[in-house]
Amino acid sequence: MQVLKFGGTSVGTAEAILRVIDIVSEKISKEPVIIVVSAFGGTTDALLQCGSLAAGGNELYKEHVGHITTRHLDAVRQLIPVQQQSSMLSAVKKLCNEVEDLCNGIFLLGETTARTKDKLVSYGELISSLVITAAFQAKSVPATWWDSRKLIRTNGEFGNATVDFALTNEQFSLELQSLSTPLVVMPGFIASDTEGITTTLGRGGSDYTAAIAAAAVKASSLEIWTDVSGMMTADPRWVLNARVIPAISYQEAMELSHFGAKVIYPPTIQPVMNLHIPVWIKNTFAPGDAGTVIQNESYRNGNPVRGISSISNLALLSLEGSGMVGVPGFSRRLFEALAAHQINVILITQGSSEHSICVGVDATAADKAKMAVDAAFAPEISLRKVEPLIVEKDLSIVALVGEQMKSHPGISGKMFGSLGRNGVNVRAIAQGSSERNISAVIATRDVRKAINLLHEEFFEKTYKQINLFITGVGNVGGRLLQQLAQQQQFLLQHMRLQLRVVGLANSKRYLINEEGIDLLSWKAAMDHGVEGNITSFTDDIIQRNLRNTVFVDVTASEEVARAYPKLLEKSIAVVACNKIACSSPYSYYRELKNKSHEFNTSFLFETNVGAGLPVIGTLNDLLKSGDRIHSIEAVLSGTLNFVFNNYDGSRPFAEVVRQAQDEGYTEPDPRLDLSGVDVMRKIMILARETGEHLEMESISNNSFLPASCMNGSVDDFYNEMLKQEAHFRSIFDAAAANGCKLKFVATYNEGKASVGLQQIAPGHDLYHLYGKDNIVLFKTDRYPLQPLVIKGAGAGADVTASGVFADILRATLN
Ligand SMILES: NC(=O)C1=CN([C@@H]2O[C@H](COP(=O)(O)OP(=O)(O)OC[C@H]3O[C@@H](n4cnc5c(N)ncnc54)[C@H](O)[C@@H]3O)[C@@H](O)[C@H]2O)C=CC1
Ligand SMILES: N[C@@H](CC=O)C(=O)O
Repeated sequence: MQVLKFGGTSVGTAEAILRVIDIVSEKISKEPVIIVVSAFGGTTDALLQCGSLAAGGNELYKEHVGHITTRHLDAVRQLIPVQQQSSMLSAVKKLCNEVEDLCNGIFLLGETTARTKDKLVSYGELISSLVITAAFQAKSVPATWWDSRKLIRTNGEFGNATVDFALTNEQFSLELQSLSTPLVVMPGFIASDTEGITTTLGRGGSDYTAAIAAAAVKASSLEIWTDVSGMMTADPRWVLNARVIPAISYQEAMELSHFGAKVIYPPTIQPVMNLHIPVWIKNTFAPGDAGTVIQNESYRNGNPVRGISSISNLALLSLEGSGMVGVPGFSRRLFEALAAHQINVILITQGSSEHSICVGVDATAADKAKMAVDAAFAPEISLRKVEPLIVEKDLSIVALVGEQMKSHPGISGKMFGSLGRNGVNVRAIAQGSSERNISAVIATRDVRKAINLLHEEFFEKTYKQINLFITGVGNVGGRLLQQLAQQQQFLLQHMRLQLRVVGLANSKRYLINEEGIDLLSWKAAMDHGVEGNITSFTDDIIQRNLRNTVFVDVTASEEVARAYPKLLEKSIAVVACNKIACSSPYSYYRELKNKSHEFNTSFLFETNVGAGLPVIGTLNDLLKSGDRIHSIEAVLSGTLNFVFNNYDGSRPFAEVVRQAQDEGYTEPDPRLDLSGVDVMRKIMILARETGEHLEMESISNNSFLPASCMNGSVDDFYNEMLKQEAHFRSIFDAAAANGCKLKFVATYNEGKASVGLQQIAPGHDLYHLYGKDNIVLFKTDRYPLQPLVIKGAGAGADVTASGVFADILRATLN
C-alpha cells in the first residue's frame, strides 16, 4: 500500500483536483493507495478569519462563510456530473451551515477557544476530502472515505495535539480489515481526543497525518505531492540557481525542514523513519519531475553539503557575568526560566571561558524572555555578578546541512571565509557534535547575500556572480564597458565568472539593474537612470547588499575618491584608475590601505601608474618576496612623451598637446599633465608603495611650463601655450643641438623624489622611448646594475581600460 498526500495548492481548484485524480488513478492500477488531502488552498485561513471576525462582533463573518460555501459548491458542480451532484451539494451545504452555526455561537459569546478553533478549521479538510472522494467516484474510481477523527487519536492539546500511536495504529488495522476499494481518501490535519472531540495536529499537519497513516499501514512509500519539484538546495525565492536535491537522508531532511525549508512539515519524518519508509516529494503540476526521495541512507554525490537553510526573526539573548565562571547551575536556571514561559530555544552557544551563555529564540518572545531571565537572576544582577540579559534583534540563522560534513575538514572555514570576504558579520556560531548542521547567526539584512554566497560556494559549479558598479563613463569608462561586453561570454565559459555591470553612474544620474545592464544599449538606458550623485549612488549600492560587489572608479573626481572608505567598510572591493585617492595626503592613502586589510577586501589601483603596464604589481611582487628598492627612474607621462616625441617646431606646441588630448592620453584637465603634477602623483604613489611616507609638497618639480599657462581655463591654457611658442621652440632647439631627446623624467632615490624635463642622450636607457610609451627602471638588491625594466604604452583609453579590467578580475579572486 502507498500513501499519498496532496497539499492545499494541489487541491486548490477543480482543475488541480482532476490532475490529482489522474496521478492517483495510475497508482492504484499497481497497488492500493491512501490519499490524505488538505483543505482547498486558503480555506484554513479563511475559516480562522471567520472565527476571529465573529469573536470580535463583526458580522462580516457571514459574508466570508458565504464565500467559502460558494467556492466548495462550485467545485462540486465542476467535478461531478449534474445527475450525481445533488447529494454532494446538500452534504457540502449542510457542513457549511454548521460552520455558520459555529460562528454564530462565537459571535454570541464574543470569544473563541482553542477547542472551538480546532472544530472550526476541521471543516476545511472534512469538506475537501468528501468532495474529492465524490469526484473519484464520479470518474468511476471506487473510493472509500475514512474519517481521520476516528482513526487518529490524540491527547486534548487543541491546536497541536500529541498522537497516541498505539491506539491510532490499532484503529487503522481495524479499518483496513473491512476495506473493499483500492483507494481511500482521508482528511489531513484533523484527529480527535479520547472523548471524540476534534483536535488538530498543528499547521501543516496534513503531512503528519499522511506519515501517521503510512506508518500505521506499513506503506511501501509515502509521497508528499506539493507545488515544487522536491526539496531544494536553498530557498528558490532567494537563490535563482537553487536546484532539487535528488536524495536526502531522514536526518538531513529533518535539519533542513526545521530550518525553514517549508516543503515538509518537520514532525512528518519521525513515524516513517522508524520503519524506513521512503518519502518522496513530488510536484502535482509537474508529475514527470523526479522529485526528492528522503530515505535512510545519506546520498553520496561528492558534495558533503546537502542544503542551505535559514530561520528569520531571531533574537539573541546573552547572559554574561564574572559570577558565572565555574559555578554550576547557571545554564539550568536560564533554560528553566525560558521553559517556564514556554519560550523555545532555537540555538545555544557557550564559550569555554563560561563567562557568557548565548541562546537564540524567536524574536516575538524576546521581551518576555528578558523579563523572565532578569527576574530569575535578580539576586546576582543586584550583586553585579551577572549583567541584565542582553537582547539583540533583527537577526537570522543561516545553516549548512549535510550528513557527510562530519568527515570533511574545511567546510566551516569555507563557509566563514566566504561570509567574511563579503562583509557578513557572524554574531554567533553553533555546531552540534553530529556535525550535521553548521549554523551562523547574522544580521537579517545579510541573509539573502549570505545564502547566495554559500550556494555559490558549495553548489554552483557553473559560475560565480560578480556585481560591478562603475562610476565614470567617459573615455576610459566607455572603453571598459566595451571590453566587458566583448569578454563576458569568455569569462563565463573559461573562468566561470558571471561579470555583471549592475550599476552605472555619471556625474548627474545613475542606473541600477540587479539583473545586469545590457552593455550594448547602456547609453540609451542611462537616459532613464535616476538623478543622483556619488552619495546617493554609493548609499544605494550599500543598501542593496549584493554579494561579490566591486566598485570601479573611472572618474577624475575627488568627491568619488572620498567615497571609498564607506564602501571598503562594507567589504565592497574598490578598483580605481582615478589617482586622487592614492595621491591625497598620506594619511588618507594609509586609511584606505588599512580599511582594505581590516575588512578583507581589495583596494586596487594598478592603472594609477603606467596605465595598463604592470608597474605597481611588479613593485609589490619584488617587495613581498624580500627585495629592496634602491632607486626608481621613470618616464611616467604618456602625454608628455607623446608631445616631446612629436614636437619639432614644424607645428605649434599647443597643437601637439591638443592631439594628445584628442587621442585620449591626457587627464580630463590636460594642465595636470603639462605641469608635471600627474607625474608627481605617480612617482609619489610608487614611493608610497615601497613604504615611504611621501607627500606632494616634498617632491621637487623642475617644470618647463611657463607659469602664465596655468592661469584661467583650459581654453586660456591652450591660447597661452600658443603665445609661448618661442619658449617651447627654444627648449627643443637646445636639446636638438646637443643631439638629445627631451624626456620628462621622474626619479626616486633614498627617500627623495623629483620630476623634471631632461635632455636624454643616445645610449641612455630612456632614449628609445616612442609614441606615448612609459618606462620604469627599478634598481634593487636583486637588480643592482642592470635595472628591472617595464616599458610600453603608458596612456590611452584602451590600455587603461584593460588595466582596470585586470584589477577587477584580481578583486574577484580575493
Ligand atoms: N586616459 C588615460 O590614459 C588614463 C587615465 N587614467 C585615469 O582615468 C580617469 C578617467 O579618465 P578619462 O576617462 O580619460 O576621463 P573622462 O573625462 O573622459 O571621463 C571621466 C568621466 O567621469 C565622470 N564624472 C566626473 N565626476 C563624476 C562624479 N562625481 N560621479 C560620476 N561620474 C563623474 C565625467 O562625467 C566623465 O564622463 C582619470 O582619473 C584618469 O587619471 C588613468 C590612467 C591612464
Ligand atoms: N594623462 C596620463 C594618463 C595616464 O595616467 C598620461 O598622459 O600619462
